[in-house]
Amino acid sequence: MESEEIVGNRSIEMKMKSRAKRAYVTFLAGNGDYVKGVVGLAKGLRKAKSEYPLVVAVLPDVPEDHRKILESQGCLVREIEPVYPPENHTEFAMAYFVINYSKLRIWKFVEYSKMIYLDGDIQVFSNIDHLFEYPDGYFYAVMDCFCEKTWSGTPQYEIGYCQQCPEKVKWPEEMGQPPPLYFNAGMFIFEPSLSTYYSLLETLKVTPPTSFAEQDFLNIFFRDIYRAIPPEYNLVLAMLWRHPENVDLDNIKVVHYCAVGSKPWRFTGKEENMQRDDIKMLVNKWWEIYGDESLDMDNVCFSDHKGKTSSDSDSDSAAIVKKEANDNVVRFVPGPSAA
Ligand SMILES: O=c1ccn([C@@H]2O[C@H](COP(=O)(O)OP(=O)(O)O[C@H]3O[C@H](CO)[C@H](O)[C@H](O)[C@H]3O)[C@@H](O)[C@H]2O)c(=O)[nH]1
Ligand SMILES: O[C@H]1[C@H](O)[C@@H](O)[C@H](O)[C@@H](O)[C@H]1O
Ligand SMILES: [Mn+2]
Repeated sequence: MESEEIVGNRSIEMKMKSRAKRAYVTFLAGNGDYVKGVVGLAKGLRKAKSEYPLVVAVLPDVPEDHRKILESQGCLVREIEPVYPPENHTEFAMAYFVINYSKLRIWKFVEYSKMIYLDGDIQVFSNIDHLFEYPDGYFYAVMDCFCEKTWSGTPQYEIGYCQQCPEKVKWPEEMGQPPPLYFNAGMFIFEPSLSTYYSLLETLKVTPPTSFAEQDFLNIFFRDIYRAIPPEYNLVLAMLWRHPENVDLDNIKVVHYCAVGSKPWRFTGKEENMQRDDIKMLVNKWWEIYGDESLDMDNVCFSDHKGKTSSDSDSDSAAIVKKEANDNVVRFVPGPSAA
């Protein structure tokens, strides 16, 4: 018979092992400005004292200096090959959505047993590590909203039906069953697995692309094991004006700057709804994190995990980010509107 102490130690050991196999993951493509979003996200996770590293799945077209910046912020950069959908003449809701099929590669990161995917235009304002404790075997994500113009052309948009308030405009009986719950694919909790990965790629080969690209695809693929989690884990900004009754702004943990004109690093305040006080407050909060030098990897003392310490050249790249952040944060300090 093993002593209680041995059994106890083993269970601690197992817990530690499964912790080591967890990570956040985001996706980066191109040489544009989304790298700023990812830097902001890395710093936000650090501010929230997340225990797990941030892996950045990068396409080959992400330039070396951007990769260096990410490494200097403690990110684990992993190159992935692009994934293309089968040929088709679909118009995506946004032309660039086609690159998001490459996100499917993250199912191949099997050195991790569980991961939380976050878009680069997401910011984490409080610790969400507890989401890793959700039971295995499901796909967790937040329900989307169908009310913005990006949804025009869909039956939901045309009749004014939204799953966020299914009683307001009811799904007409003559249209059959209402559509199954649909998640926003900017944030989700999943388990990397080679069999799932190959099945995703095989299924994609016979799935014609549709307007929301891999988001539509993932919704269909994981339909049976999808479980909705509360909106505070992925606040799709349009919820603020479309379904304010479903939002508790004081309790928001994760903000997704996906509404048109809301990317903080490009914010001008000119687009529709961008002059709202809540939007300006959330954009400012993003800049506070991005511009906070104390959150830079090389200014934070780590006791237990992740990333490498910066080399000289890393620090050069980091200095560029810092300088830019300082310039911008001045523009967005609370006070009169920046726009
Ligand atoms: O030039 C780009 C464009 C996008 N991205 C990455 O791709 C992600 C998705 O792009 P957006 O965040 O701009 O897209 P939305 O949030 O508007 O789109 C939503 O629908 C998309 C459909 O393809 C995806 O599912 C996405 O995750 C989901 O949040 C970005 O966060 C970023 O991580 C880049 O790296 N570079
Ligand atoms: O509902 C959201 C929203 O309309 C975003 O603007 C769009 O980019 C997302 O793909 C969608 O899920
Ligand atoms: Mn996004």
